[in-house]
Amino acid sequence: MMNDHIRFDADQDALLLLDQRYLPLREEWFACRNTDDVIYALQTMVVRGAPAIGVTAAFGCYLASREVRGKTDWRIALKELLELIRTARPTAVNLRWAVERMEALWRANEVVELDHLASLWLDEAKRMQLEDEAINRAMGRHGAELLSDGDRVMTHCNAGALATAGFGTAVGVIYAAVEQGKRISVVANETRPFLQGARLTAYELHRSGVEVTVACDNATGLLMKKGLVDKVVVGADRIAANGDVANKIGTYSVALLAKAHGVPFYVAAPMSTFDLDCPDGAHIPIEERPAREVTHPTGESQITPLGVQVYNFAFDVTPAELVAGIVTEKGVLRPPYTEAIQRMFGK
Ligand SMILES: CSC[C@H]1O[C@H](OP(=O)(O)O)[C@H](O)[C@@H]1O
Repeated sequence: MMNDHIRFDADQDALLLLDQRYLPLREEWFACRNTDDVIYALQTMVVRGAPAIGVTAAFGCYLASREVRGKTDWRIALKELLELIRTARPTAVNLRWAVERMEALWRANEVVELDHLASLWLDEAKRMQLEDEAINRAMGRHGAELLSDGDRVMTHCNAGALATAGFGTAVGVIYAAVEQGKRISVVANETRPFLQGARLTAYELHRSGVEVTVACDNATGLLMKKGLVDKVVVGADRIAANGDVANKIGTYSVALLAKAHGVPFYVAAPMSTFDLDCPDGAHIPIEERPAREVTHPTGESQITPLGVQVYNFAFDVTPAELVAGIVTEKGVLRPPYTEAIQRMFGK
């Protein structure tokens, strides 16, 4: 499975991103050479997926440190650039977590010169990238125990290798189950309007030899009623202290239908996706994205009459009571989640 879609190129001193806007039709690379490039890549979803945008933000902090070279007030300028990176997208907490991790390293080495700080940050970003794949593999092993041989597993959006530094979270659970010899087939919801499922999940599963069937988002109820879905595993962008889960728009509907049909609904997410400062899902900021993503799904022709309003909420919140278990690198959390999350963080 993929783990080379985020590459730091030392010769170019640039971060190279496999441009997920054009997959699966063509593989193009987008080069980030400064903070503007990183923010553009995050906001236009050249790179997307909570852990992937966290790793990208970490390399973005390094690029920001290169950008302020020669400035007498480089510390002020650098803090301003980091704030722009931190706020590039509002929902996935991994973005904030990654920037705060780099800021903590800076505070611990506040006497160093800018070039030394840049070197520390580059090493930390590379470390974060390697850590993320290892965390996902650990999460996959825990989550694979929840899947049985022959399961048909639905997933929503893309929580695979492309949404992380490698291996994936929800799709990583599927990869791990397949590695254990379990025959798993996947129902990948297309996930309008950006089509992460139809374009990205199907792309990476098909390349990995895992059986995958793409389904329209509005088919979930019928598929479950027909008994074509045994389990659901999705990713997350932010998990509140009480276990409420923000994830791609449509996840809440899948969870409600899973409840109605007795299908276990699981979430897979690393500890970096939990926000203990956020008491519940009502406090999670929900990103609203450009209407053009809805009106021009292929980027070409308009499918909606000019002047018609569009809703394009990019995420929704699934209440904790609809979640059968939260798979993390430390194991599977079970309700009551407030206490389980506190224990996992040693609080
Ligand atoms: C492994 S996190 C993946 C998570 O991120 C996606 O959102 P986006 O594609 O907008 O970055 C989606 O919510 C996935 O579940």
